[in-house]
Amino acid sequence: MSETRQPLVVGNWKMHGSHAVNEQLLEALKSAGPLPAEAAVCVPFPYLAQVAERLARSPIGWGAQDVSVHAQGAYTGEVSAAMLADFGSRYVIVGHSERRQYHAESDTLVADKAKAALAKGITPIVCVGETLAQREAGETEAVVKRQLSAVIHALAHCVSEMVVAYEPVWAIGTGLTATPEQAQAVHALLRAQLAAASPRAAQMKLLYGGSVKPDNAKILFAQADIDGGLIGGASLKAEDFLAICRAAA
Ligand SMILES: O=C[C@H](O)COP(=O)(O)O
Repeated sequence: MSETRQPLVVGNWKMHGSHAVNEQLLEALKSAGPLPAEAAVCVPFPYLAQVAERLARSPIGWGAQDVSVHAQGAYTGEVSAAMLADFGSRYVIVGHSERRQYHAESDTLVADKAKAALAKGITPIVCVGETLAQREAGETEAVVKRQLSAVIHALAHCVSEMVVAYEPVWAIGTGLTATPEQAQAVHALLRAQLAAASPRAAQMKLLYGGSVKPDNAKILFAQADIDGGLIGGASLKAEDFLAICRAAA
């Protein structure tokens, strides 16, 4: 982590939670007091109102896990960036591998979603990452570069306003974490690619995601180009999420 970039830790609740369960989690996060790192939670759409209300006077930000490319209209089931902005969302995750895999989201669609979010003042957290087969075939660099390139092209002069999350697909929810060296190597590649597109690349936040836990967060976040994490499972336990936030400071 660079001394010039402020760390960011984002919890991706995925499709978990209920009013009652969220209430306990949010209360525990709030009662922890000031956090040494910027933190946010990205929650299922139905709970945006709940987090907007419960986190209103807290430094913890919130956001969603997906956004439509469309502004409005006959798009059943879709949620626009303007709607997310209505709830005070600061972030939205786009291009998570689970959406790329289960909803066939293309690089172009992901890029358009990032653009739609930025147009409404919401920071897109753009996920990139290779599958195990791609890593074993030596394709990691080509895959993440291709995924990021589409977003760079779509965002043009706004490139520096996104957050990028490197999430090796084989590390998500598996307990297999990329080694700090593996993660740093990809982050360095991504930052170099961003530097070719934006003079502000050195200020951009690049997060690592994939089985980040309290016991491995510090060493991952200590890498030169890793500025925090996108946390799945561990973000559902207040104690673990808070420990990961503290490891980012
Ligand atoms: O968005 C978060 C990632 O998919 C990581 O999930 P995980 O921490 O459960 O491996």
